Amino acid sequence: MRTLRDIPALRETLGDARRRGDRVALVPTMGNLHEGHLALVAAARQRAEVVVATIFVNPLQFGPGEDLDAYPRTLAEDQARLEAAGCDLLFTPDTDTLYPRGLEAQTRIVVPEVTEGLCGASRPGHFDGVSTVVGMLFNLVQPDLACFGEKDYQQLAVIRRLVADLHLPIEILGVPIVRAEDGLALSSRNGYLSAEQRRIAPRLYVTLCKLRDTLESGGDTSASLEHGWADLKQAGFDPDYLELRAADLGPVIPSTREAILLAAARLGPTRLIDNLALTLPR
Ligand SMILES: Nc1ncnc2c1ncn2[C@@H]1O[C@H](COP(=O)(O)OP(=O)(O)OP(=O)(O)O)[C@@H](O)[C@H]1O
Ligand SMILES: CC(C)(CO)[C@@H](O)C(=O)[O-]
Ligand code: BAL
Repeated sequence: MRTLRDIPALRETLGDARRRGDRVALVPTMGNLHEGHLALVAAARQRAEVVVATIFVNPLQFGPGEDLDAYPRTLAEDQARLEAAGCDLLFTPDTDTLYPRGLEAQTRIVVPEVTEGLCGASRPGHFDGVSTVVGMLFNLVQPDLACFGEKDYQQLAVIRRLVADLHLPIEILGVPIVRAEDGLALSSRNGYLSAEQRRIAPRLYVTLCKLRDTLESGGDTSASLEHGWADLKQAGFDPDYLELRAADLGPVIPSTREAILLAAARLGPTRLIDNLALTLPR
């Protein structure tokens, strides 16, 4: 696996692949890689001749007071994991390489509607930062396929919308959530949890599973969500949101069958997110 830090080298290397007619898959990450990220690489590996991963802790998507400085940076371990997973190319640029004029002067991509509510409400500007950097990576790599995790469900919806609205010829593949044995969705931020918080953390998934079972058997939505909220509080979480939406993140209407439960909750300073699909009864 080659590691590249600058844009001309990336363009030159990918130019060779494209001239060979190779299919190129992109896996964008912020590093500190775990089995969730490696599932994205495996999905890419199965579908393309050239797999490009990126590691970039994107300052444009962090709000004031968020964990930009604390975010774990583990490049040597990440390189070894990517290599073992069959990744061909790692692009890991500096901030100045992607944003040479600084963050304030950066042209941005703003995706409407699907960014409203959920994480878009609790992290203002976050999805503008995500869409801008992902749009930039799409332009630099020009992949045929890009893989994103369903753990960041709203992010995946935002990327699908961006690709549709800008008519980008890129297939977006959503990869199912990889969980620890106790159900906790793998996340780099799990590393912030104390031993006691790590013991509590799987209760987020347990709450979602309980809610799914209740709603699939016809339970009242608002009463069930209230119970779920209380369960999270009782477990020691500070819930941010707990919502039922249609699978496309639109509102649930009487004809909605395929739906999604989405939650974000803090355990101490750590913000965890999770989601679970369900089918509503007729
Ligand atoms: N448990 C998981 N299962 C599947 N995909 C995942 C999982 N965790 C992260 N991903 C996906 O990996 C990609 C890169 O995510 P990122 O580097 O932010 O990792 P993360 O573990 O989600 O970190 P964070 O704690 O910052 O949310 C995203 O598409 C994300 O949805
Ligand atoms: C897609 C992404 C790499 C953009 O910085 C990030 O939001 C992430 O890791 O999910
Ligand atoms: N995993 C999405 C990136 C973020 O939380 O900033």
